[in-house]
Amino acid sequence: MEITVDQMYQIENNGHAMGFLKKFMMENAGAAAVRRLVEKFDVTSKNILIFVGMGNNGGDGLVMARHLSGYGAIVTIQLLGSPDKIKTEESSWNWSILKKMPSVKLLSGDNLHFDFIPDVIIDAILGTGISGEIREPYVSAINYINNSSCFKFAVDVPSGLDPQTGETANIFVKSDMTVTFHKMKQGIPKRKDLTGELYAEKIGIPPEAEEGVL
Ligand SMILES: NC(=O)C1=CN([C@@H]2O[C@H](COP(=O)(O)OP(=O)(O)OC[C@H]3O[C@@H](n4cnc5c(N)ncnc54)[C@H](O)[C@@H]3O)[C@@H](O)[C@H]2O)[C@@H](O)CC1
Ligand SMILES: [K+]
Repeated sequence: MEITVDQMYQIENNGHAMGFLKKFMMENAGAAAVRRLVEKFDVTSKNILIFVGMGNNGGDGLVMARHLSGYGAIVTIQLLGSPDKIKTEESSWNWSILKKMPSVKLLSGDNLHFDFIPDVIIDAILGTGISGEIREPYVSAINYINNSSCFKFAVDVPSGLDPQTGETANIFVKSDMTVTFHKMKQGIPKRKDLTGELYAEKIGIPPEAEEGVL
């Protein structure tokens, strides 16, 4: 069953109100995404570059960084803004954990020059919160991703694709694999050319959180 983006936010809020906090959803989302990635790709000693936006899509990417480090990957995060401008509590919380993990390299701002060639790029720039035309520094990050020939993994939805309508913004990521969360959003499967292999993974939200929504 496919759901709307509005329904997803209502279900998320209901689950949170039940005590299944958004940070737990984020943890499960990042963990589920990493499970799909490592099934596909041996990440041991591989260079993984994660572009992280300032909302909760970025937060999922931060969780992935921690898990991937545990799998022996060499992880670099490029936060697309300043750490003090991270928009949500759960994402900030994950950033603060990573600050205690020298195994993950943390970069921030809009300088997109790296001293390595990534084996995998993770797009955790924009998810269901997208609105309007893509702005900098996200545009440059999406260009960087699309100009790279490595394996590309999109968190929830390729950035720049509207998960409700399936329409694309001025610029958008073309990925090899996409993992969305809880249930498929209506617009995503319309653009399999942008998602690559597409999965919807459960993230522990109680089915009761759907009551009155679906
Ligand atoms: N809904 C849920 O149940 C869950 C959502 N999670 C993640 O949270 C994401 C949604 O998080 P958010 O609501 O914080 O939204 P996003 O992280 O998708 O993005 C919102 C931020 O991006 C900025 N933005 C929006 N449009 C932009 C544009 N065109 N150019 C530049 N910046 C733009 C906004 O200022 C906003 O702060 C989902 O996609 C998913 O990855 C997960 O953590 C698990 C649970
Ligand atoms: K994304």
